[in-house]
Amino acid sequence: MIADLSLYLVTDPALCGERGVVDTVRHAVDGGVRVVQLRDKQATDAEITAQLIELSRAIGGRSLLLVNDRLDAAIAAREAGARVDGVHLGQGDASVLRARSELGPDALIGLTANNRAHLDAALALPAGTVDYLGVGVIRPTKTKPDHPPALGVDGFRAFAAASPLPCVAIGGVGIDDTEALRDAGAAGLAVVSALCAAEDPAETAAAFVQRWRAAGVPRVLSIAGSDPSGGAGVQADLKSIAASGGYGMAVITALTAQNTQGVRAVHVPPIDFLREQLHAISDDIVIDAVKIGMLANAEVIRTVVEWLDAARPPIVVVDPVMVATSGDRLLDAEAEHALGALLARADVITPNLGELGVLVGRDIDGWDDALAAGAVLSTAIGARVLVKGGHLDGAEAPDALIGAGTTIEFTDARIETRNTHGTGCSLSSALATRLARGEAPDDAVAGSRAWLRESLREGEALMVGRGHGPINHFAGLWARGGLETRPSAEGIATDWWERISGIRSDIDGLPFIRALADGTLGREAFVFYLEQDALYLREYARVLAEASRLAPTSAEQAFWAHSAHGSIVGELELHASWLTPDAGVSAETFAAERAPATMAYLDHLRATAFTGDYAELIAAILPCFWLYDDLGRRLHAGEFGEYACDPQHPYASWLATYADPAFEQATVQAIAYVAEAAVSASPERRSRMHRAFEISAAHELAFFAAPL
Ligand SMILES: Cc1ncc(COP(=O)(O)OP(=O)(O)O)c(N)n1
Ligand SMILES: Cc1ncsc1CCOP(=O)(O)O
Ligand SMILES: [Mg+2]
Repeated sequence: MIADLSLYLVTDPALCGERGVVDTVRHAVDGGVRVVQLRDKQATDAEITAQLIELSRAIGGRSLLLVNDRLDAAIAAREAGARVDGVHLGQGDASVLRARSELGPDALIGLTANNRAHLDAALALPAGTVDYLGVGVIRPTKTKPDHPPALGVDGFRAFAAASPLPCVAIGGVGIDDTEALRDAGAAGLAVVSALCAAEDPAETAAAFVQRWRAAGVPRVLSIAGSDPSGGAGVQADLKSIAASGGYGMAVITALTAQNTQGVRAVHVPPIDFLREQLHAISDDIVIDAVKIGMLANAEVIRTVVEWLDAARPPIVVVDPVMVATSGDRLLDAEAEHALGALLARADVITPNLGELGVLVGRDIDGWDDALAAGAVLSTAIGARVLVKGGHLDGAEAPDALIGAGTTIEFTDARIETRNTHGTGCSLSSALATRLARGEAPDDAVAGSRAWLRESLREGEALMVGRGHGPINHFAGLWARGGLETRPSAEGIATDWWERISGIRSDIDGLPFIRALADGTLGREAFVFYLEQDALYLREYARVLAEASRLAPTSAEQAFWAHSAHGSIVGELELHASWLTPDAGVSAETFAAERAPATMAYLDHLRATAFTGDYAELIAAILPCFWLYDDLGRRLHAGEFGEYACDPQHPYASWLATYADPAFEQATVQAIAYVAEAAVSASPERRSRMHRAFEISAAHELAFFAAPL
């Protein structure tokens, strides 16, 4: 096992004061110290042996335990049953060769090195004799009065750059040195007074750990099954880890033959091979977090638990893959039982509602019941539980982080998509990575959820498979990194408007528009237009109502319903204000035939509504908003001659209705809904949307051309 040297406590009895060394160590390990070195120049070997035995009990395997210099005391403590992982030796201390010989190949042996000569001597030793170097002092320190000349951070950087062995920085190191020393190549920070003299060693250690994590790229190991379709399993984990700022690694517990439509076969390699994979990683790479997914059977689970106890990764997130999206149980009874030991070693578990039910032994009945069950489970396993409400019905998709005496709920509008394959794997891997980057649990959950949502929104555009497709793990990064694979909403709106510029200039040039603008439009032609507009608006209102029915969110549902109401009111207004006997219009207006242009336009809208495709329908609806708003505002602004703005204009009050600010706002909103739907649509669907939009624009031209 390679040692995690990130936060390394060297004890000093004087600095530990009344609290004493053992309690100081206990609290510091609680806070995240990964290596403890007992250092006491005055104590006898027997006293050191006794302290090692006591420290071994206090640490309980949660950290490595070394002793400074006293090799014989270490051997004696081991013989007494204490877990002593190794020694740290100075240039003038016991021989590292003897230490390696006495303590064996798995012991952790460190050597002090302050200069080039020390480094050369260390590198001249047989390979594997020394595991790391203690390099300092970074700055002068009273803790070791006979310290060598200070190296400073730059001196440390030069030393580390020349050393193939991991170097921990020591001597005057405080928490504000964390980022600089990690950047300088430190494998860890060795501190004495910063922790021994701390008022709260646990809190101080946790602060060191948070700063250390935030200053580096976390090395995150996924232990899960393989999904060749790339949407779930280790494939999804690696993408999620990378997308969340980590370096992903993967040990494969099982091979599945699956795609977006289901699992065809599962192959579990020999258990020794799983063990080999696990140790190949932990013998060479410091692991900052582990995410555990599919563990096919009890033997696999036990093997992973055994490795966890040996490797002791600082963060363990378990996605208890037990219940498939279909509801099928994925583990047999023996495996479900063995899972208990794994959960006891987790920091966070992320069950869906089906898995939560299995873990608490009952069906979950709604969200409140899920919160209650999550609290029971969190207490039982001593870990946080991220209860995922994605399988609930309804417009909201809640999650809750339960543990450490708190329940933090998160909720957003559900994203309607079939592409949900691998969301559980992806969320838990993103969470593990964010925790390993030093984010607080609630921030890590919030950030992971936000990332998952932008990935969900973009999944359909990947067009992967005919079943439940994957999310796009890199959607946000591609968009922000200029790898624009999809236009922005603004880009689509601009593009579509530009692509009907010919239609728009044709409308501007129509005799009807020209005559309307300069007031020469005959009454008969105007009344004909109004009659057709009234006939159109009545049917247009039905199409808008259909858009409201199909709308995916309540906000869009309300918008299109309000627009349908406005269309009916507009049509009634036309009757009340214009289509009256005074206006020379008979009451039999609706006996009037729909002009071919009106009929064709309405047939197009109704045919599009019949497809049931919300995005395509609102694209067909949009030109009526957009072209009227644009034309009306330009007419009203005098672009077709100042007379169009003159209150004396024969059609002044009609012209005014199409410069209405409320209609302009409605148009802006309609454009936004269509553009957003187009962004998240597949290329094929976006093409159908644009076609429906263009055909409606052409019908608008024909509609304006009909009267003259
Ligand atoms: C990690 C680490 N580095 C250096 C030391 C210094 O050890 P010490 O015995 O105090 O001084 P030397 O004898 O090594 O010069 C250490 N204890 N730990
Ligand atoms: C043991 C040791 N070796 C080099 S400096 C030192 C003491 C470091 O103490 P502090 O972290 O309080 O500066
Ligand atoms: Mg020494």
